[in-house]
Amino acid sequence: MEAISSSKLVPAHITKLSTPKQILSFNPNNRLISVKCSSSQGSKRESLSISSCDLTDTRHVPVGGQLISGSARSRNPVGKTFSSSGVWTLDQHVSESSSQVTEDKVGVLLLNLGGPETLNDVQPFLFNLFADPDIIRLPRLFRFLQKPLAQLISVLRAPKSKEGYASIGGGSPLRKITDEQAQTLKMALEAKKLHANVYVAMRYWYPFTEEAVHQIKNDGITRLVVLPLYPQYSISTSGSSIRLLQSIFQEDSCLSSLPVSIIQSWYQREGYIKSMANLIEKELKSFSKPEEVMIFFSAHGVPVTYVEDAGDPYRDQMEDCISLIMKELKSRGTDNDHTLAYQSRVGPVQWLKPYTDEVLVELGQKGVKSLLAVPVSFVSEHIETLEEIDMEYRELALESGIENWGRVPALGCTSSFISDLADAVIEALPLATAISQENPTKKSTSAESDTNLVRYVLTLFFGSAVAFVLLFFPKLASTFKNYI
Ligand SMILES: C=CC1=C(C)c2cc3[nH]c(cc4nc(cc5[nH]c(cc1n2)c(C)c5CCC(=O)O)C(CCC(=O)O)=C4C)c(C)c3C=C
Ligand SMILES: [Fe+2]
Repeated sequence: MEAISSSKLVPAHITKLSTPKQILSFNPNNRLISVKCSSSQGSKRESLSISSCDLTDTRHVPVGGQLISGSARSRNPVGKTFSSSGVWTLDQHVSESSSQVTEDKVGVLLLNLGGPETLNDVQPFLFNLFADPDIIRLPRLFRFLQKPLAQLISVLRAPKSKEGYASIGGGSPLRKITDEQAQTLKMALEAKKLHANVYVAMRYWYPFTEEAVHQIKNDGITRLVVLPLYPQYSISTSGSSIRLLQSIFQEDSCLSSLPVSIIQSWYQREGYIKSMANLIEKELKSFSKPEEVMIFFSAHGVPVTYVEDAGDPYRDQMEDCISLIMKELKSRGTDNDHTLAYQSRVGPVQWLKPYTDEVLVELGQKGVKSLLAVPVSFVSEHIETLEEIDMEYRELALESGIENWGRVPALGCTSSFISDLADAVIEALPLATAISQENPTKKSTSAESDTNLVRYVLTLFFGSAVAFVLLFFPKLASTFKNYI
């Protein structure tokens, strides 16, 4: 698991206290007021700010133990809980540590993409998606075009997207499935003796992130674990949601001191890998000659520039993830051929290769007869599994000479998987630190507000003008044709 303190939002490192002894203290109302830690190694001392929203002051207390960087490949690096009274004891990595927590009100925030619930929601949903600077990454100079472009592209793409959503029942199943995952995770945590409220925050549709955060505040949550429902980290998915969350928290003096632990990615967790291997093994058995089936991992793509220019770890994590799943399968005696390709590209730029549609055709031409598609970047059924893989790619594969087609279902509420997510939450809990820690909220001055207002008016004016031009000059608009 890659868990980092909330103030460090870079994707590629794990930051954790290596061998701390933590003693959490409480005020007479049983609210957490301080954390004392000492290291058995007696090494470097750090200062950690922990406070509760119920308290008026924020205390800085010494924290023992080294801050270390872990490898993204290390599996289950932190600890486990096993006591009903909320006493955590960490595993062999931190075997000398113990922490006591009483009456801490724990929240778990699940981050997800969100999807239109009806066909009327499709265009505004697409607007929200394309208005995200982590989805359409414009150079800083052209940022003022973000919203007009989002308006244009969403209007142009909506008819095609609507067709897709209509073919899977008229809307996205994402909200329903994510709510079920939240409920199942809550029960799994209860079973492991951790009482927690579980919230859902969608990035582009209801329930929006702002709503979930509002609820967290109303409920008086005093310790929060943030868990994106994407196994691998990408700037465009977990990154975007985490950045939004960070900006909401920094704007709010109470939230900015709430101890938060963010699990950035978790594709390498043993529970997830084993759950994926179970699903693949089960589905292979439905073929008449399982050993001849090509295991075809199809991951959601991202533009190449994300990886090559912006440092998105997504491709590396995806490749690592596939090799861990294949290693697990091999250890069980399943040694099929496998391949990885990227699906769902949108827009005129180059995306990660190879492309799923092209590879399917090539495999058919090479004489592959049996293929098992494995969606691997997302843990619920959604439009890209139900429509793109089950309909479009299946048809393409059969046309290309593949005779036997199968598809592994998304993990959904599979119990071994949800149980592993619960372990991830429990392990991340002691790492919670305030979001404000290294990044205090910057209040804008009135001069800045004036500048912002001028910038806003200019943006609105030029943005609308550009959108108008693009809308009424179809040749120019054809630059954006590939978004349709
Ligand atoms: C245009 C850029 C996009 C990037 C980059 C991108 C990355 C990305 N997305 C997912 C997961 C999902 N995306 C979904 C829908 C969706 N995504 C884009 C665009 C980008 N995604 C669009 C335009 C849409 C809308 C559907 C369509 O018109 O094609 C969904 C589906 C939600 C649902 O309603 O079922 C998911 C899930 C990942 C994992 C990812 C990068 C790793
Ligand atoms: Fe997407």
